[in-house]
Amino acid sequence: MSKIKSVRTRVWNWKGKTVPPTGNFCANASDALYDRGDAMHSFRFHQWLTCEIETEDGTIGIGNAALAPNLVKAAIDEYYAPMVIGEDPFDYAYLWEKMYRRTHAWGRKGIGMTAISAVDIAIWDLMGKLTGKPVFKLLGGRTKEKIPVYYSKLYAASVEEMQAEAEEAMKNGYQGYKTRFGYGPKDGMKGMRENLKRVEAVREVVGYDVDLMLECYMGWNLDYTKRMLPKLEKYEPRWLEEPVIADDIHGYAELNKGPIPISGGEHEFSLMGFRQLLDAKAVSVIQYDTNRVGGITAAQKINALAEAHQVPVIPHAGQMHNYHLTMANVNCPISEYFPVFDVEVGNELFYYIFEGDPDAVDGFLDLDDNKPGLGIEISDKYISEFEVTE
Ligand SMILES: O=C(O)C(=O)C[C@@H](O)CO
Ligand SMILES: [Mg+2]
Repeated sequence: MSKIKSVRTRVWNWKGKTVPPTGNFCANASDALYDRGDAMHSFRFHQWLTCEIETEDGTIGIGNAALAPNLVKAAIDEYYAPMVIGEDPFDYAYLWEKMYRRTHAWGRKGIGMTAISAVDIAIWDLMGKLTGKPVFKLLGGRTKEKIPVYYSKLYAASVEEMQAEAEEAMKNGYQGYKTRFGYGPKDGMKGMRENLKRVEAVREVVGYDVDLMLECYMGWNLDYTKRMLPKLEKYEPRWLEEPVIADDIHGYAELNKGPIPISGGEHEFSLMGFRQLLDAKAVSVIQYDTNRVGGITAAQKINALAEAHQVPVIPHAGQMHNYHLTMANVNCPISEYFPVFDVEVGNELFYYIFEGDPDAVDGFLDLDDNKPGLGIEISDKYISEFEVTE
């Protein structure tokens, strides 16, 4: 048995070229403020955290997180790393509880849980590498020949630009497409028309034989969403995502009574958080992100809970930790997929840090049965474009 010897955290600050922000690009929670300022601010991720955990035999497991990387790094360095050093990585459930319970006063949501997630993901990668098996084989194995994926971009732009992007994406035959609303409550009736025009325009291109997902990124409120839902029905959305802020569970529950499924959970943390969402029937689709929710250990428990409630789990973000869980769980029907692009909001930044992420081909992706662990390594291909803090 090889014990954990060290934990190395690095923050990757992207210094390379970025796509400049545009107005009304994507609604978000800050839209409720009188000073709109930089509309992209609250969902721009131009930094990433990597967490490498090494065992005595020199094997290295890799975890990562995207939320507030400098703070998450400090939390791991100061609190969580000492809790796992000297331990057996195969005691992962004990290690998870140790991290969760010893920091419970401040760590159970947000920065703390994101840090636990990065450590836990690294431990699972390590367990895969130590056993010579891909992580999905440790989680239950292959439940699908391949993973169907939906194209996730289509930020609000001119109708012509959005239709051109959808047409281009269609060439890869995705199983669904997610678009973002650019307008919200403070844009009034005119903004509603602009929103509806774009949904209609995207449907015009992708047709009605594939799923269309609609993302609000918490930029609406209850009243506005109640007015929008009947107007959206004719476009047959697969779901309406995060219409209101993550804490408004009652709002989600009220909206989720209607014919359009409401999705959420991208900003929820831990098994208990998801129990609350499920008890309240607040969401029809669960979208945890493994690198926020408590890692693979927590995600597997949420998967079981969601399955018992017959609520599908479709994790936020197309990253390996999410793909492995999706492959191993029958209640995870499809994955989100971020197309490879120049760095924009930052969703695509992980492509510049890691190598090994699978490409979507004809609307599906696959995981390699013979690649141990998560199947990604840290790459130095773009290292000159980053300032890395250690
Ligand atoms: O992909 C999502 O679901 C997100 O919420 C990502 C974020 O960039 C907003 O589009
Ligand atoms: Mg989302």
